[in-house]
Amino acid sequence: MTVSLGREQFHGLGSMYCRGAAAVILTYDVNHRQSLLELEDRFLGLTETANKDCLFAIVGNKVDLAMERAPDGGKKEGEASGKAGGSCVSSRVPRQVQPEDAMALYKKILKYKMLDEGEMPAAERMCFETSAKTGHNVDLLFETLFDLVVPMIARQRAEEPSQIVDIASCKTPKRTRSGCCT
Ligand SMILES: Nc1nc2c(ncn2[C@@H]2O[C@H](COP(=O)(O)OP(=O)(O)OP(=O)(O)O)[C@@H](O)[C@H]2O)c(=O)[nH]1
Repeated sequence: MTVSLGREQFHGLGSMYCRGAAAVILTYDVNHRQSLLELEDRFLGLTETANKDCLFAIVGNKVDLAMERAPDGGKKEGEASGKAGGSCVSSRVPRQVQPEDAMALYKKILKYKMLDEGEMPAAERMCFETSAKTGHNVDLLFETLFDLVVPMIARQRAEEPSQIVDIASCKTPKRTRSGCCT
């Protein structure tokens, strides 16, 4: 199961939804620094019930609204981060979260979860910038997660003791002489 944590009114349900999750998508808004901080402060604790080797994807959404800062400190008007779609010219705001901030949080999460960084996918692979509005990187996000999660689940199933009972191999218990019908 893959879980995405979002709005405040669903906080109470978060840990329930995370139970047994193979992957958790933590989503913030690239234009609101506070939304990234909240992932750590408020949402991370809800993932306690996820699988112990659960994957984490950090997703910065609303990249279509982000206005990049030019190297001289000025603003590059009309240029969305991550090439989020040239036709989208809605009013842009200076982005407040950089990809490096998300990658730092990813590494922090691995530490917090006591997961071995060497055994988990790299931060560069698990941090995305998306636009739900233009669809930018949305397919990439889910395809990446499926590519990682499906073999993981298959491996876990193969390692688990089989839940199937072979009825044919079950022997009928011998009747004893002490039985009343013998
Ligand atoms: N421009 C833009 N708007 C978006 C994007 N994703 C969601 N929105 C808009 O943001 C608003 C909130 O979206 P929701 O889907 O309710 O998401 P949420 O997790 O509750 O997000 P917030 O209320 O923004 O914290 C809606 O008006 C959406 O249309 C995006 O990628 N780009």
